[in-house]
Order: sequence, then structure tokens, then C-alpha cells
Amino acid sequence: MDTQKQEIEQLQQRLTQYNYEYHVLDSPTISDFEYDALMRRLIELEEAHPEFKTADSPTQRVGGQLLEGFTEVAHTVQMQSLTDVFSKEELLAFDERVRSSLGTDTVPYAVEMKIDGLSVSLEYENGRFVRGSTRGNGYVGEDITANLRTVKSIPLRLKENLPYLEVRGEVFMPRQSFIRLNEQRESIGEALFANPRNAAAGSLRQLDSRITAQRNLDIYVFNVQQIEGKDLSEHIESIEYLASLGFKTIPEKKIFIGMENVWNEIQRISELRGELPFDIDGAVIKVNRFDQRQVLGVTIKTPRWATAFKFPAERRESKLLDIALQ
Ligand SMILES: NC(=O)c1cnc(OC2CCCC2)nc1N
Repeated sequence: MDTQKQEIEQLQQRLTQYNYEYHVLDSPTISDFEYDALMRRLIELEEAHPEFKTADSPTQRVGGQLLEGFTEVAHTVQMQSLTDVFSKEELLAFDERVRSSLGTDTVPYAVEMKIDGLSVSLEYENGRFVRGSTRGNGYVGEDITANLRTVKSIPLRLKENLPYLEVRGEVFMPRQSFIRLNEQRESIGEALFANPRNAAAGSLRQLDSRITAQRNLDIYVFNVQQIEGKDLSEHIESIEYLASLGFKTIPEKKIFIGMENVWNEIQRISELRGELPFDIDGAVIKVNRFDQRQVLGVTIKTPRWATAFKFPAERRESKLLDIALQ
């Protein structure tokens, strides 16, 4: 029996690592064929020894149960929204307010893509994924844990057993998956999704997680909401730490001082748009240092230490999309 337990635990660890390499690092080290064979072996062993089938085993991503509805989740830390700016003048005004509140001209900003998806909260206890929820109104969201477990770039087990961690990320559907999904729906006469964001929202709100599992959703994590067992003092450090835990974090971890440099980065991100495999609708500019964020504080709904520079809506040349928009 002991050897069976060892074989199961070793397979769980190996398949967790292979899943991480494929879905988070996008650099697999074994073939799909080998991965599938190992997964079939683990499923077989766990069926024979259910006492070793742990909730965070790689075989446990798709639940069997059909939900009646979604229970509510009260967010301990509000999931704030961002103020939007649409011009360089408005961006400069944001910076002016930040610098005068801080009484300094040295404000390091993090600038990152604004993923056009759904904001979600992920909670981990002792390093294990225990709950996932939608943003809702920022205070109360819906429990979509079973559906988020099917997103392969969401770790079920962290590389450190932190007592508690809550992170925030944006779930999205890659554009190719969106086009394929609409082609499938068109072929069976179902209504099409208007855009990848709506398709991701519809996929996360399924009562049957087996349907969610087929939608090829992905996620970028970009904020620590709450953490026990680790001190963090700035945004970039927190993102690098989340990456070390096994999360797929928002790309581009650079700091900029001075709004000309920030503006150039926003332009660079805007030029990236056409070649990204997913939709972005802007860039997010955040004060990097948490002590400076503390001084700036938050308003009812939005932080004073961040803003979103919005890009104009993209015109996508695609027949399916035109049908969807009719
Ligand atoms: N859609 C995004 O990519 C995105 C959204 N929000 C944030 O930051 C919020 C979180 C905490 C206050 C600012 N960053 C992002 N990259």
C-alpha cells in the first residue's frame, strides 16, 4: 500500500509541475502524449485508492456536480474599480494630483496592460485554492470556485504553504478560442458572443463546470488583496512573488519615473494590441510603492494611486463578429 501512496503522490507532484510548465510558463517539457498517459495512470490509481485522491490533485479540476445557483461571497477587501482617463492631458492631471499629495516629484509608476476580461478573486488557505469569486459590486460577488478550478493556469496548490492569500486577476478568453467557440455556436444555430469578454463571462457563469472546462479560459493575476506570512512593500515585488508561488502574472514588470516615460510605455502597449492573442482595452498606471499608496488612499470605489488609460474600441474585421453585433 505504501508504494501505491508514493506512486500517487509522485504522479500528483509531477503532473502539477507539467501543468504549470504548459499553462503558466507556456514551455512544456514533456509531450501531450506522455502527459495524457501519466494523467490516465493517476486517474486509475486514484480510483483504486480514493483515500489518496486529494482535492488539489491535478485530476480534480473538473467537478462532477451541477450547481443549482451561485452562493454569495463577501469580499473582506473591496475589489475596487479604476478611474479612466482618455487623453494625455487627463493622465498628466492624475500625475499632478499624485505628486502634490505626496509632496515629491519622484513617483515610480508601474505600467501594465489592461486585460479586457473579468476580474476575479482567488483565495488560498495553507497554500491550497479554497474559493474563487466574481467581483460583483466590489463588496459582494458570486462563488464560482468550481468553474475557476477548471482554468488550468490557476494553481490548485501554491509552491509555498502561506497561511492565507487572496489575489485578484483577470480571466479572459484568447481570441482564437472565441472565434472557434462562435463558429461552433453558429453551426448549431446558437446565439453568438459579441466579444471575448462576454464569452469569458458566459463561460464563468456556467452552473456545469464541465462546460467551463471546454472554454479554454486563461488568467493574468495582478494584485495581492490580502496576505498572511509575507511582507511586501511594492507592486513589482508582489507580482514577482506571486509568480514564484506559481501564478500566471500580468506581463511587463517595469518601473517608470516621469510621465514622458509612462506615456511612451502606454504607446508601446497600444502598438502591441494587434499582435496579442487576447484583448486589452488600455493600460493601467499604478504607484509602485505601497507606502506612497498608503498616503494617497482610496475613494469610495477607486484608488487614488492608480488610473486606467483607455484605448479606443478596436474594429475587428470578422464576419462572425459582424453577425454577433447585428
Ligand atoms: N484588467 C486589468 O488588467 C487590470 C485591472 N485592475 C488592475 O489594478 C486594479 C486592482 C487594484 C486596484 C487597481 N490592474 C490590471 N492590470
